[in-house]
Formats: sequence, structure tokens, C-alpha cells
Amino acid sequence: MTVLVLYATIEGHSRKIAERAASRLEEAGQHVVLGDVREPGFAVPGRFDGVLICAPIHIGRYPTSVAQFLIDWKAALAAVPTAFISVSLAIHSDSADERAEAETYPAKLEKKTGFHIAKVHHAAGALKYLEYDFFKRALMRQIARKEGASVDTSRDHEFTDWEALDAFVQEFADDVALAASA
Ligand SMILES: Cc1cc2nc3c(=O)[nH]c(=O)nc-3n(C[C@H](O)[C@H](O)[C@H](O)COP(=O)(O)O)c2cc1C
Repeated sequence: MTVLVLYATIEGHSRKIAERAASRLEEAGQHVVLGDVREPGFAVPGRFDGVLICAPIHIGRYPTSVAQFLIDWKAALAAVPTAFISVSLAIHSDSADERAEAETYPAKLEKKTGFHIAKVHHAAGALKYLEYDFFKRALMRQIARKEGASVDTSRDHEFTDWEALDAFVQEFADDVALAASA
């Protein structure tokens, strides 16, 4: 069985999450092809036994490349188990309203693309203060304050619960194995 793991990323954290998911899928006995959703190349979704997509929220939405990919490939994707990892800061918020808002993003993507996202995991992202330019650092400090995340800009912060991610990926690996044996 071979699983396609695709990611979109702006700051690199969703790629890190996708790499972790790919390692866990390999440990679960799957072959994995890992790539950027903008450059799937030969990675035509219909040739795989399952597809996992990982994408971050930036200013309230996923990168356009993700929506376009789902629109272009929804027929092929509907034929195999698929799963989606939504990366955001809001899902880590102290505010229940902010967390609820983060949980609406996959449904909005579904509405936009017409692709039904069957299995979703919400992963908290990262604040990469050291990598942001002056303006982005100021913006992210403001967002972090609103979310109850750290405003210490002297270092980066990572909020991802790696164990919860591993458990989700294991469930997905089981779905793929089950579908392939049916
Ligand atoms: C410019 C910018 C805007 C962001 N906007 C949001 C947002 O609207 N909601 C949210 O929950 N997280 C937001 N985030 C947090 C990102 O989802 C988080 O940093 C994530 O780890 C970024 O993933 P990436 O490194 O794959 O791009 C934003 C981050 C940046 C840098």
C-alpha cells in the first residue's frame, strides 16, 4: 500500500507535521510519497491507496493551492481514504470562541471545493518569531496576545501535540489498510 502525503506551507511548520505523519505511516507499514501540494508531479492521487493533506491557516484561510488541488482532484480523492490536518494557532487558544472558529475552517474549505473532507485532525501550529520580518512579528504578537499564546518574541514556540497527531495518523493508516483489504 502506498499513501500520498501532501502539504502546503508558508513558514515550514506544516511540512514538519507532514514529515512526522509520513514517518509514522512508514512505521505502520505503508509506503509513502511526500510532496508539496503545489508540485504533486507524478503523484496523481488516483494511483494511491490513501491521501493525507496537511495545510495551515493564514489570515483565516488555507493557501489557495490546497483549495485548487481539492477542486482538481476531488473525483480521484473520493475513491480512496483521505484525511486532512488543519494547522492553526486558534485551535490552541484559551478562548472557546477562537477554538470553535478554528474548527469551522475545514467545513469552509469543503464548501469552497465541493470535496467532502471525511477525517480531520486539528493541530496547533508554531510561532516563528525569529524568522518573521518586523511587520509579521508585530502582527503575530498581536494575534498571539488575542489567542493567549506566548508574546515572548525572543524565541520560537511550537504548540503541536505530537502524540495526538501520531494517534490520528495511526487511525488513518488503519483506514487505508482496511480499505485496501476490502
Ligand atoms: C501571517 C500569519 C497569519 C496567520 N493567521 C492565522 C489565523 O488567521 N488563524 C490562526 O489560527 N492561525 C494563524 N496563523 C498561525 C499559523 O497557522 C501557524 O503559525 C502555522 O504553524 C503556520 O504553518 P506553516 O508554517 O506551515 O505556514 C498565522 C500565521 C502567520 C505567520
